[in-house]
Amino acid sequence: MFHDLSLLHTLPAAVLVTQEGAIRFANAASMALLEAPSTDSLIGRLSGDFVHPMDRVRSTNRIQQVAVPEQGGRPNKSSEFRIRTLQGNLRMVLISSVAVEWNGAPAVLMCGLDMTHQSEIEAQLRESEQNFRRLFENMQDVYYRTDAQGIVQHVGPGVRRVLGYEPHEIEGRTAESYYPQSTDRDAFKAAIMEHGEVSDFPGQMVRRDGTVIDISISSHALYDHAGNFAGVEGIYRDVTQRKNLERELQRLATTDMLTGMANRRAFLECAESVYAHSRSNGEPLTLLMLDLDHFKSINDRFGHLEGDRALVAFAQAVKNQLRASDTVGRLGGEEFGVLLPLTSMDEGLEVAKRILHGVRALQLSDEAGHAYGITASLGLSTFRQADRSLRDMLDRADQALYLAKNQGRDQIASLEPLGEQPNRQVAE
Ligand SMILES: Nc1nc2c(ncn2[C@@H]2O[C@H](COP(=O)(O)OP(=O)(O)OP(=O)(O)O)[C@@H](O)[C@H]2O)c(=O)[nH]1
Repeated sequence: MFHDLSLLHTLPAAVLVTQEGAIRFANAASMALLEAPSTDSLIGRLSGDFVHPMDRVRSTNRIQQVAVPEQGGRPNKSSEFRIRTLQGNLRMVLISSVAVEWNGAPAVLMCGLDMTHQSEIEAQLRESEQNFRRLFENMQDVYYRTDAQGIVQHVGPGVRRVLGYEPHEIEGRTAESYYPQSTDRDAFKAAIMEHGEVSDFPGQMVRRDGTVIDISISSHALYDHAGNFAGVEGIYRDVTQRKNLERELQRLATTDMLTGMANRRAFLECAESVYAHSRSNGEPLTLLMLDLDHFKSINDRFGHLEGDRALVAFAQAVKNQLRASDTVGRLGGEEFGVLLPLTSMDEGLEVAKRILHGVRALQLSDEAGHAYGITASLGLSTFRQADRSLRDMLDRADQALYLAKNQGRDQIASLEPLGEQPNRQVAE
């Protein structure tokens, strides 16, 4: 055996032959691997001396086992060992051994491949995998993937925090189950099918405990090799806090802080859409403009704070006479607007009278106990076919209010004929 040892020397794998543990032959690659300056520095030494102490027992056992008859002269399965070179460097070597005969006596031939570089790459891969895992586990967003039928194939661990479910409880179910409104899901589906992707798409989801949260989804469609829709992949995040903040900002921007009513901008915005709806449906619509009488004198007599309280009481007295479908807002100062949809002039007049009476009936007193009352003037206008816009109704109500003030206050006026006489004041 091994008549031509030069062949072994040319092998890129390290080859050692040992007898009773001592090295009898070392090829060029094994010298390079063990950083041996010459063959002599290896011959006669115990191969086990080069094995890391932690791996030594395993190494010895494996070498003994290759010689047992059951092994049948086959090499054992390769396994990794830590090897220390003559220079003291550590190497990771993949070694396989086989029982051979060397100079007529039993020997073991070991073949080793230097895996140090490989192991380093693996360690780096492991580390980057661990980093990725950590990132994935701690991600604020929930990663998800569904198939073409909307069944969740995979969902990230972030779902525990966001929805309160374990990933396995969600996987295998349709994503629809977590949408409180099917319209949300339908809108999302339509957008994905149309554009292939969506970014920051708004929606809502129900948590395990039943609470509804606002979410934002960024996803893209998946397609199979044939170009068929195969599902959706993306992330969603809990944006409830942000949405609450936005809602609060919206509320602040549209509400009059003193009375809690819609402010001028919000009132006019809402009135525009009510007007458009009434106009296109041919429905009656009545508008009231209200203004507190001699309000300046209340401020002057009782102070600004008491003036504020009177405004709040007035606003409440107005609201008390309205339906939920009516629109009311503070247009500024002590002037208010009320839009009454599906309300004819006569019906509107009845509401206006009730408001007038309600305001008169208010019994107010300042902090010192001085009692006082308030009255208001109301201007009324109704929708006319010839109107070009809401502005026309607003202008007529404004002029009517001016009329009511001029005619002595505490009354209702309109440019429309109220009762039998045109522009009649109504002060009941
Ligand atoms: N306390 C208080 N006063 C306000 C507020 N907004 C406006 N005003 C006061 O309301 C008063 C309105 O005065 P005027 O426009 O002269 O009207 P008026 O005194 O009500 O008289 P007529 O409307 O002609 O009956 C002013 O003195 C404003 O300072 C407010 O939010 N709080």
